Amino acid sequence: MTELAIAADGLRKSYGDKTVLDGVDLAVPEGTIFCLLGPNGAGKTTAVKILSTLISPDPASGPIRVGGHDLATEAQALRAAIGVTGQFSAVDSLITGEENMLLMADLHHLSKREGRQVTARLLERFDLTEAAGKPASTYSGGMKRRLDIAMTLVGNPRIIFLDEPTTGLDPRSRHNMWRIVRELVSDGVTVFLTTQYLEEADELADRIAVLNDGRIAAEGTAEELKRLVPGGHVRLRFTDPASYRSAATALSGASRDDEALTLQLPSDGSQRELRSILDRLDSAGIEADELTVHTPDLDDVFFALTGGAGVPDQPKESVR
Ligand SMILES: Nc1ncnc2c1ncn2[C@@H]1O[C@H](COP(=O)(O)OP(=O)(O)OP(=O)(O)O)[C@@H](O)[C@H]1O
Repeated sequence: MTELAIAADGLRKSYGDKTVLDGVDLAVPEGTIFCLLGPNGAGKTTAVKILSTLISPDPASGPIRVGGHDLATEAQALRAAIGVTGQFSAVDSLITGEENMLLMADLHHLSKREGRQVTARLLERFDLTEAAGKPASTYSGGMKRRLDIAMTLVGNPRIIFLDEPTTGLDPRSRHNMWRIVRELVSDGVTVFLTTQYLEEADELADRIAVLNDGRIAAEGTAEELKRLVPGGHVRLRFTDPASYRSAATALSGASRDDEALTLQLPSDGSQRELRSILDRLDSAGIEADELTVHTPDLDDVFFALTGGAGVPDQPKESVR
């Protein structure tokens, strides 16, 4: 069975009478990308800070384990297993990229030789060799983020927390960062990512949890989350007008586009619903020329789950 890299049971955090995290359960398998998605102020950074031991959870929280270490009793070992980058960058702008890396190597007690080797390797990997001798203050946003991750990797962490790693980056730098994250995971690292970008979660995450009002409003793969909200449909296209008309009769409730010879049926895209549609066509002896399944995108999910309304009902007109 896969071990959990991160396991939290009833994670709680309040500031005075303001509850920021109100019983959050997390289970992140090793070697996967987990994404915590939520609007501004939802508590994402707070969760990262707690899991990386920067702040303490409330005493009422249940047990928290990261990298197999108990947060309450093995904080030192836990810290040795993780790397954190994000909104609170570790980059010192006044010194060069290379000096930043060597400083990190010192902090990890690497020998001078080892430190130089690791630094050269990581600067190369993150495309920073040319800029290595320049002060980090001259780096672009994307370069600073890359340096930040390179510095985190000096300690060879098995679990990396990336708090909004692409906020403010242009599309090219953002894609670059996605490639880096994928590479980390292919090396067996576990990535805990927070983001406000739904596209980023969709691109990268094995599992996504939507945080709203201090609680996980929904959790699953991007596809599972998309099925939670209405807006999904199946579209059937015909080339033969007679088949189109027979299908429209067989599939009552479908909306018609007589010009394009297409029918559209509300559907959650599940196998069961698709089978039901195909069965109805089969019994009428009709074959569609094209069948496409449209699921809502993560934007729909985000608005539905973080708007205060909770998970909406499934569409009433679903095919049975
Ligand atoms: N030290 C603190 N004292 C009081 N309130 C705090 C403190 N730190 C965070 N908060 C509050 O906790 C809530 C969650 O903050 P947090 O930074 O975790 O949100 P976030 O989801 O990361 O938001 P963003 O996307 O804007 O970074 C906010 O309302 C914030 O004002």
